[in-house]
Amino acid sequence: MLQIEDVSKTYPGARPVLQGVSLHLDAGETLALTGESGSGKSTLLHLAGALDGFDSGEITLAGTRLSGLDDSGRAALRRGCVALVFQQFNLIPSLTVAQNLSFHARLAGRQDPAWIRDLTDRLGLGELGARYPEQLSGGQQQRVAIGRALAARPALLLADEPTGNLDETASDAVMDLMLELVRVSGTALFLVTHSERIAARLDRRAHLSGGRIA
Ligand SMILES: Nc1ncnc2c1ncn2[C@@H]1O[C@H](COP(=O)(O)OP(=O)(O)OP(=O)(O)O)[C@@H](O)[C@H]1O
Repeated sequence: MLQIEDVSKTYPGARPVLQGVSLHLDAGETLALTGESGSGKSTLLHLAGALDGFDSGEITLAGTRLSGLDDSGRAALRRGCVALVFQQFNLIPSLTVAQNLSFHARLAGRQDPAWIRDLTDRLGLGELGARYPEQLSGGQQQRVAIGRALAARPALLLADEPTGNLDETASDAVMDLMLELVRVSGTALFLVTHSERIAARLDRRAHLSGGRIA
């Protein structure tokens, strides 16, 4: 469902970040991307999620070639099949947990109340629906962010250091839930991490070094 072929990317005025990167991800598969700080992991994740353009090569996401799309074409494709989870939880502070959870699914016009109830239960958020993000722990906030990301059943979940702000216990609990939920919803997961322990839990791993997959 995601094919990255010989992709290169240089930010204006800087040296090349990606130099001929190739990578693929099948439907429902989980892939960990590791690499030193500054090696281009977040850049590659953004390209995979149609968040930014690239200089050469091709990325095919859910059957659509990204090289031919402008900003609005990329935005439409993202709405259709991609969700993101970041290290900073990025919840909307003025919305309750329940409202945050259904926010993206509502925007995408793909609300499925039974699935959102199931997600809420599996994430252990049932009691917290009326709270606001500032009233939650970091682990609870990231569980809401994962639920919000998966509420519209995206084909691809992109996660950039999703447990980077959590201690080991909360990190393990969040990873357990994320891996269970992507399996249940048939979502492919492309996850950037510095943790060998987390990388080892995913189906496959790729390492970025010197602008290439090593
Ligand atoms: N918008 C941008 N404009 C210019 N340079 C950028 C931009 N975003 C990233 N870079 C540069 O591209 C390189 C790769 O950055 P990127 O964030 O992809 O690395 P990373 O492997 O995710 O790093 P980290 O593990 O520290 O988060 C870095 O040298 C960074 O400074």
